[in-house]
Amino acid sequence: MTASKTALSVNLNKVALVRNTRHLGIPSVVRAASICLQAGAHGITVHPRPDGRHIRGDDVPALSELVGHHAGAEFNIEGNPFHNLMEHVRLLRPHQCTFVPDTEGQFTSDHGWEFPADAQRLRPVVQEARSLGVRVSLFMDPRPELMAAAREVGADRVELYTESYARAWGTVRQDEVLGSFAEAARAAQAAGLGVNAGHDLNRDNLTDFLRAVPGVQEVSIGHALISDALELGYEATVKAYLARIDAAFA
Ligand SMILES: CC(=O)[C@@H](O)[C@H](O)COP(=O)(O)O
Ligand SMILES: NCC(=O)COP(=O)(O)O
Repeated sequence: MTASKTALSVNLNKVALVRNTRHLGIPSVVRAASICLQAGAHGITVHPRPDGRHIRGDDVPALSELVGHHAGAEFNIEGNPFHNLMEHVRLLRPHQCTFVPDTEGQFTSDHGWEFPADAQRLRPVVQEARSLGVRVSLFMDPRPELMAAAREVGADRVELYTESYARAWGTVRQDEVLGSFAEAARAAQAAGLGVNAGHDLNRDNLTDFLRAVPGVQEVSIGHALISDALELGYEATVKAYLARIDAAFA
């Protein structure tokens, strides 16, 4: 049976970051989402951080509505469920929510959940999101020993935090680090979890990752993809990333 291809979810945080530097409403995150979906992206991801540095509260319903007009496309909202994420989940019931253990002012996401430390407080919010029909993904470091505990709190998927891979790509450590991600993915799948991945993935490192790590269902990519789009445009950039995914399955 051929492995199903990895879905591409475009993270629009950095479009909002530029937009917020003037009171003109451009670049539009909704227009960016529309062009990316029309170009073949499988979904849109946003991370409405409490400080509103990029994606803001009223962006989320507008994007949710737009994604709803694209059959088969998914909306993924990321955030800390103990901060402001759950208000968006309750109101909009996105296809997926990704729980990320960031502090309110954190520079960027840089670690996953800890088990057993986080299990007790995560369980009820995971159950609430799932009761609303929302798939729950937990942002996790690539640590195989934590995957069964992630499943035990009720998560549907984990998102492997790929910054350590991005840092190792192109160095002598690349294969060793890829091996650790493949082991973490297999441990997650053995526990009954789906596997997503994200953070610092780009046009150069994406194919190698997907070739080495089995069964990745979705990659969410923002910073590098939007940076590329500044040069190539949204449509050509999305198609370039889809081609990198195709190459991993060729
Ligand atoms: C969870 C993660 O790795 C990213 O999705 C996150 O959204 C990055 O946040 P910034 O775009 O604010 O760096
Ligand atoms: N979950 C990862 C994501 O949505 C985007 O991360 P990045 O590509 O901006 O590093």
